[in-house]
Amino acid sequence: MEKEPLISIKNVWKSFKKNKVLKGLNLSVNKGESLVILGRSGSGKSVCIKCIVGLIKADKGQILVFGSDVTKLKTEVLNKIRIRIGFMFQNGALYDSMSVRDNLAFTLKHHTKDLEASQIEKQTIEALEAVGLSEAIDKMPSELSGGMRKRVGLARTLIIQPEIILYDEPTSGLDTITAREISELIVSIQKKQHTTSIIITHDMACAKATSDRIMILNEGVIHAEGTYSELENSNDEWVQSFFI
Ligand SMILES: Nc1ncnc2c1ncn2[C@@H]1O[C@H](COP(=O)(O)OP(=O)(O)OP(=O)(O)O)[C@@H](O)[C@H]1O
Repeated sequence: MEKEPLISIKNVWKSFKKNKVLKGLNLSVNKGESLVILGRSGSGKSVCIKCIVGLIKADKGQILVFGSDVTKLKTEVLNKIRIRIGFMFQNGALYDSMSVRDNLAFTLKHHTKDLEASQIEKQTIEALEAVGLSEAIDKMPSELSGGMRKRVGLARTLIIQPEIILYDEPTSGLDTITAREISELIVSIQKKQHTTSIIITHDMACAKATSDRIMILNEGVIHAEGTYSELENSNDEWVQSFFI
């Protein structure tokens, strides 16, 4: 793994009115690395990754992505960075009125202009194959189980061949076995495509399977950092409470 930060958050602050969420957050993710962020509900994990893609604007601080400070970029330049980043939302964020095929094709057409229909079809099939869901191509989102929705959401993230993938609770709401399958899929994508990832999760099995490194967010800053086994063996009782 190369030790080159692809994402670097420096002294970032974010409040919503009186609610101070990020209070001088620092974190970095190296190229090819998979970072898991843990933290209690409401601790600001989603806000943190939304700041990385500029969906939420930080009040203060620097957020370097591919070497550019996204807090300072104009929309056109920010969009050039965004198209290199995949964002897997909690619910898959599928368009309910479109079939799986159309959901994927729409994302691809929006991302890469002037693609031929045959190329779109090929990439759609490949993305669904990558998540083991080729048979669902003509289904509507309402016909999919929670696990299938997550897989289609992942296929839609992968179809743009992102260099960075941000996963917001990829296994939430799934049974243990399906959750494990999604975690295994994340690891296999990581290995095959050498993506750089941030994974937000409350699922410790997912954290264990997918992380090179874990950071635990508390009170707007990183409270602890290490590998899964380092943190599992931490003397800090609060850190240990995540591993029980
Ligand atoms: N757009 C917004 N407007 C106002 N407040 C917001 C907004 N987004 C997030 N917040 C607030 O910021 C805080 C952190 O929210 P965030 O979604 O980042 O938590 P989280 O750590 O991801 O929680 P969970 O694990 O429950 O998903 C919460 O108090 C939330 O209400």
